[in-house]
Amino acid sequence: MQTNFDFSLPVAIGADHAGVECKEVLVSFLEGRGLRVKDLGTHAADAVDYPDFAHPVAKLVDRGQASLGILICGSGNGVAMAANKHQGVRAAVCWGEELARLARAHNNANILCLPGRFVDQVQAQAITEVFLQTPFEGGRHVDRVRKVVHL
Ligand SMILES: O=C(CO)[C@H](O)[C@H](O)[C@H](O)COP(=O)(O)O
Repeated sequence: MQTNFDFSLPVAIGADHAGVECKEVLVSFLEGRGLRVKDLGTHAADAVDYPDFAHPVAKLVDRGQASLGILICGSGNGVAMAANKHQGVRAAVCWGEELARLARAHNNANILCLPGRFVDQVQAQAITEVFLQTPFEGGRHVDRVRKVVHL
């Protein structure tokens, strides 16, 4: 089981109108770290439907065409629900650094879902940094993650 992200692939990112400002900040943050980013929108503050952005990001992660995904909506819940419909996706809502660490270390999460209306831009970057840097711990978590994936 892969424990680290393959950063030769792009990071896929998407948001609805409640997350678009945060997304723009994170795109710059990721590019500043030398990562390739595939920005799937939205690109404006006009109201849109979060599944229209969550599914394309999830598809890229599921098909192994992105190293990981980042999705932002108002609460983080809508994008996570949509993304988790995809077989190979483990999307986790994280509103703090420790939650991001646990989502990676214990759950091998491959999509970070941020609540854009409940974290500021500094927090969003800090949470993203932890998510990027934390490897899956393996060990006792391997079978648990397998049981999540295989019904
Ligand atoms: O938070 C969400 C549900 O999990 C959505 O992503 C939206 O951001 C939210 O529902 C948008 O609310 P609005 O009142 O239509 O701006």
